Amino acid sequence: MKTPGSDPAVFIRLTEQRRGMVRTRLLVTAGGTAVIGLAASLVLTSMSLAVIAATAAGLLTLLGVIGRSADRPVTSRAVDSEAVPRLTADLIVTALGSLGIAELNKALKAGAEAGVRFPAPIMRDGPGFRAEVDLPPGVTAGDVIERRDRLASGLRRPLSSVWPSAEHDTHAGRLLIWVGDKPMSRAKPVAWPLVKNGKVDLFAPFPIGVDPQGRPVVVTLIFALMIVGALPRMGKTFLLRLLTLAGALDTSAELHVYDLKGGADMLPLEPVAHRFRIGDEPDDLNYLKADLKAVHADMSRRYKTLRSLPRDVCPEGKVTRELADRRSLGLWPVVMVIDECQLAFDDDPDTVALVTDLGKRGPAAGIIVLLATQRVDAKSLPTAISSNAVLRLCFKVAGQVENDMVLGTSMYKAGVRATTFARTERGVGYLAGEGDDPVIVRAAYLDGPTAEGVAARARAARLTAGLLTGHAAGLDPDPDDDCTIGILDHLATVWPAEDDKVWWDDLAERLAATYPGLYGAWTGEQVTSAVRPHGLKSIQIKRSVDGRALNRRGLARIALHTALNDRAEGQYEWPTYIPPAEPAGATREPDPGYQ
Ligand SMILES: Nc1ncnc2c1ncn2[C@@H]1O[C@H](COP(=O)(O)OP(=O)(O)OP(=O)(O)O)[C@@H](O)[C@H]1O
Repeated sequence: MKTPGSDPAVFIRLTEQRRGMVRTRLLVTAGGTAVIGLAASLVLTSMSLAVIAATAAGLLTLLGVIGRSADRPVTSRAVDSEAVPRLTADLIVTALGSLGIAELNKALKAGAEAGVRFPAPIMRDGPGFRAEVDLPPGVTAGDVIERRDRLASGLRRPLSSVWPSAEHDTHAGRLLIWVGDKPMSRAKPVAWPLVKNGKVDLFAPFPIGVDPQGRPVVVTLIFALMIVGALPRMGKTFLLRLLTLAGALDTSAELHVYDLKGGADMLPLEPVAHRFRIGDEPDDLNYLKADLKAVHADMSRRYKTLRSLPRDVCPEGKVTRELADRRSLGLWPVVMVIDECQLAFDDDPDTVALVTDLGKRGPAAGIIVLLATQRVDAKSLPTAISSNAVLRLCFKVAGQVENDMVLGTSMYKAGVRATTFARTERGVGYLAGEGDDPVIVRAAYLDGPTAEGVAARARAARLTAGLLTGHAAGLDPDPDDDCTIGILDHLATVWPAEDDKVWWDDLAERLAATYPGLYGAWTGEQVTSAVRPHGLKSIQIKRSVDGRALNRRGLARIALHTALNDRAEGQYEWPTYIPPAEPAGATREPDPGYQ
C-alpha cells in the first residue's frame, strides 16, 4: 500500500495548497498593516492630542477585554507586599482609638494637643519597632495593656507580635509599645546558653531566657525565695527544671528536689539531687517534711556559724561565695525546689510554717527556696510565704487576684498583667525582683533529653569535685526514720493544754483532726509504735467516763517534752563532711565541656 508521502502527485498537491495559504496570509497582513498605518498617520496628523489619547485608550481597553484571562483579572485590590510594615504614629493613634477607652476617645476627639503624644521617635529596636507613647491624662498604660488583643487588632498585627508595657519611671500614662517583626508564638524556642558548656555561680546572675526584643534575661538565685505561678501547662515545671539545672551547674550547691505533681519532668534531676522525691503519697510528703525540718534545723546552725565568724570575713552576717566554698563551714547553697507546693501545704500548717521560716530567714544563710503552683490562691501560696518572695515569675494567669498574688500587690494596677498573655505563649511570663522593674521573659526551652544532658554534665563535674552527695550518691537515708521526728512536734501541737496525761486513742483522734492528710486513719496503737523509737513509753491512765472508771494506756506530757528536748540537742550537732563514695558505674572523667 502507498502512503501519501510516497506518492509524488499527492506531494505536489499539498505543496501547492500550502503555498496558496501563505500567499493569502501575506496579502491580508500587508493590507491590514497598510490600512492601520494609513489610519494611524491620519489620526496622528489630523487629530488633537486628546482624541489620539482617547483612541489609544479605547483600543487598549478593547484588546484587554478580548485578551483577558478568567483567573487573572487585569486589576485587583492593592497588596502591601512590604515584608515588615512600618509602625507609624497614625497607626498607633488609630489602634488606641479602637480600644474603647472613653477617656482616651474623648481626648482623641479634642485634637492633637489633648490626645496622644509621642515623646520619642518611633524606631527600630531589635527585631521590631518601639514606640513611646504619652497617653492623655486620666488614661494609664495599664488600661491599654489590659486590651492587648484589641491593640494588636488595631495595629493589624498578630497578638504575639504586640508587647505593650508600662514605663514605671516616668508616669502612669507612659506606654511603651514594642511590635516584633515576627509573632513570638511562631518564633523558634529559646536555646539556653548553658546547655553545652559553662557553669553557674549561684551568687551571680545567670541567663534564663530572653525578653521580647531578644535580649538576655537573668536571675540571681542566692538570697532569694522565688515563687512561680501560672495556669496549668504554661511552663512552670520546665522553668523550675531549668533553674534547678542551673543550681546543678554550681557544683557547690546541694539540691533538694520535690515534684509533688508526680510527672516525669523532674526525673532528669535525679542524678544530681541530694534529696529527691516525685509524687504526693503520704510517704513522699513525710519525706519532704522530714527534709524541711532538717534544713530548718541546719538553718539555725548556719546562723550560729555566721555569728561566730570574724567581721572582716563575714561583714554583712550573710553567706558569701568565699564562705560557701569553705566546705568545713557547711555554708554552701542549698536549693529547695517544690513543684506544685500546694499539695504539701494542704491541711498541713507545719509544712507551711517550715517553708515560711525558710523563706524568711533561709536566704541570708544560703538557703534558696523555689516554689511553683498552678493553683494560685491564698491556701496554695499563703501570704506569709508570698510576701517574703524576692523573685516572682508569673506565666499566664486568669485574673487580677492571681496576678498580684504571684507578682506582688498592685502589680496589676501598675500595668504588669500576666493575664494578657495568650494561651499559646508558653514559657512567656513576667519576672519581678531581679531588676528595678518587672520584665517580660521568654524562658529558654529545654526538652527532657537536653535536660538529661545538662544534668549528666553537672554530675560529672560534681564527681570530679568530690561533691556528689545524698540521693545522687546513693546515700539516701530511709525517710520513714526521719518522719517519726515529725510526730513529736505534731503531738506537742495537738496536746490538750489542760491534761498532763492523755490516752493514745485520744491522741490519735486529735492528730487525725488536725492533720487529716497524715494521720487520717491512724489508731492509738500506730501512734504508740511511731513514737517508740524516741524512747516514749506508755503509762496506765485512769479516767472516769460517764461515771465509769476506765484504765487505758497513754502518754505523759513530761515524757513528750523530754523526747523533744533530747532531739533538739542532737539536731544541732554538725557532722563532719565526708566526701561521698563513688557509686558503682560512675565516672570520674572530667567533662571536657565543663569550663
Ligand atoms: N520555655 C518554653 N518555651 C516553649 N515551650 C515551653 C516552654 N516551657 C514549657 N513549654 C511547653 O509547655 C508545655 C507545658 O510546660 P510545663 O509542663 O512546664 O507546664 P506546667 O505549667 O508545669 O503545667 P502543669 O501545671 O500541668 O504542671 C511543655 O510540654 C512544653 O511543650
